[in-house]
Amino acid sequence: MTTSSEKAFLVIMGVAGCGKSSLGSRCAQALGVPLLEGDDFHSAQSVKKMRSGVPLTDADRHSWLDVLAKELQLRLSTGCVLTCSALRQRYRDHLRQAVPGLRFVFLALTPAQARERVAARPAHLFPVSLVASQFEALEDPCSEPGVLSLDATASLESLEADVVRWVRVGEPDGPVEVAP
Ligand SMILES: Nc1ncnc2c1ncn2[C@@H]1O[C@H](COP(=O)(O)OP(=O)(O)OP(=O)(O)O)[C@@H](O)[C@H]1O
Ligand SMILES: O=C(O)[C@H](O)[C@@H](O)[C@H](O)[C@H](O)CO
Repeated sequence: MTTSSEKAFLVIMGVAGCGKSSLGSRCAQALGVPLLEGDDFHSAQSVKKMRSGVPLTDADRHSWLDVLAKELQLRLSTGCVLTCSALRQRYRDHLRQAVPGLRFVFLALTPAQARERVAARPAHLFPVSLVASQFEALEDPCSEPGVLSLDATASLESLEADVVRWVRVGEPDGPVEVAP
């Protein structure tokens, strides 16, 4: 349970287009903690790769996660909501090392739904051709502790309410599934 003296520390995770930024900004505001946009911390080289349709490698993501881990540690006294794809378990563990007990909200959607959303924002750095590679990298976090799995196609209002309730009211042991 998160008490008023204990600040919320959350990562909103999932593949490109799942709604991390949209939900992250709402949750940060609702929980009264700063928002960290993970995409703002990719190296110029990684951004160039994604723009040209080349998926990031573990090595690309390792240096990015190092930066994000440091940014999380700078916010230990305030808490924060971080948006970060965090596709593999080892990436999530990297962030957990920075903030023990860090929680993850997983926005789940199908490849077709992700493609549709990414295709609808052509000016964005992430091309639709890379969506399949996101699902190839994705390791389902649901068996890990401190994970809330939500249907990314639910309304932002209901997703925000689910997250705030989870943070404020607490969680049973293990992952929590909330129906849309
Ligand atoms: N719950 C939702 N219902 C309907 N549309 C949504 C929802 N969440 C996000 N969207 C829309 O889906 C698109 C992708 O959302 P958003 O940019 O928040 O995703 P993201 O995971 O941060 O993407 P990326 O990591 O690629 O930047 C946007 O057009 C957004 O308006
Ligand atoms: O791990 C990754 O491959 C990246 O973080 C991507 O998920 C993008 O940054 C993001 O989705 C951009 O739209």
